[in-house]
Amino acid sequence: MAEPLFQRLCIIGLGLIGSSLARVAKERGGLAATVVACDTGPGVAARVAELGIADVVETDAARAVEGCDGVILCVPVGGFAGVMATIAPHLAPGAVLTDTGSTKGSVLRDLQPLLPAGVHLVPGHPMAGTEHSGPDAGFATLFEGRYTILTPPPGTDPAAVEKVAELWRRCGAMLETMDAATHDKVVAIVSHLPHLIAFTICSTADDLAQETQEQVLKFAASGFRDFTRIAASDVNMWRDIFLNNKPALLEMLARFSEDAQALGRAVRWGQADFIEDRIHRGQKVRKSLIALKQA
Ligand SMILES: NC(=O)C1=CN([C@@H]2O[C@H](COP(=O)(O)OP(=O)(O)OC[C@H]3O[C@@H](n4cnc5c(N)ncnc54)[C@H](O)[C@@H]3O)[C@@H](O)[C@H]2O)C=CC1
Ligand SMILES: O=C(O)C(=O)Cc1ccc(O)cc1
Repeated sequence: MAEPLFQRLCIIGLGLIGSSLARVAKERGGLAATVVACDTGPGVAARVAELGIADVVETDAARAVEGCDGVILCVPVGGFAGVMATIAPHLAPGAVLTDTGSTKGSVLRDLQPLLPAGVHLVPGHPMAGTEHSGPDAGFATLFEGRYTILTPPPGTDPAAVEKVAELWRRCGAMLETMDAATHDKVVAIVSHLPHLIAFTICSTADDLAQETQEQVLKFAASGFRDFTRIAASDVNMWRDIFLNNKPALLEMLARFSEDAQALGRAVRWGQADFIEDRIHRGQKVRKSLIALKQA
């Protein structure tokens, strides 16, 4: 088995993502000699101890990071500033600090100002997940064949970047590096806007059901069902994502609204060619995803 990448790795937040990382460490080895899990959620630390997916379980983040050469934040992005204020004075010199947050501009904003000298910050975002959350939702194969995007700020120690990249390779992930602003635009269109649309379409259907006193949902075909899977996602996590990727999400929403209006106009005026073109483009995008084996 490969030498462990970290001697003592602290995972803060043991929900879907953090507990999946802990499971990779436990089931496959190679990530860390010792895994420290820290979670302040009601009952989560006890559940993590019961699951046996970490060597040490803590509820105090300051104590949890003591003596760790690697720390990974896996809490909702709205919690990053608070966690950083707690852990910053306790981070070991030379430690690598990384994360899995879905927004990266906000991570730099919240973590960089408090970063102690000699601690290396390498933000990351696994483009893998499900609509489920909590320590029971995780699984060791979650990151396999999926991209993780790293957004190291200019001047980051290349050895620290390589260490985080290797962590994700050992989880089976593929890697891409980009700046935080580009990341936030890319995920706004491929992840955050689809969730915004899913939450909205479910609310609209629910309003209609109330107005018509009809059980609209019993007629839901598979298209609507696909939206409901996405719309079942965690409230805290998605509230935080929307609030922390505001400019990029609003820009993509404006572009989407314009394009949706154009299709609506084509429907109103019976412009079959325009409608067909949009459907063809949908088919093209689906085929490209299947070719990339990401569908
Ligand atoms: N769910 C998904 O599909 C994906 C989520 N992400 C990102 O990864 C991060 C974690 O997401 P999930 O694992 O899905 O969330 P989750 O809701 O399943 O788990 C979050 C955990 O953090 C704990 N927590 C919250 N505040 C804390 C604090 N101050 N100190 C210690 N523990 C705290 C909660 O008790 C919970 O157990 C988020 O930033 C999210 O945006 C990234 C990729 C995919
Ligand atoms: O379940 C889904 O459809 C997802 O889109 C999972 C997901 C959620 C948040 C992320 O930042 C990345 C991936």
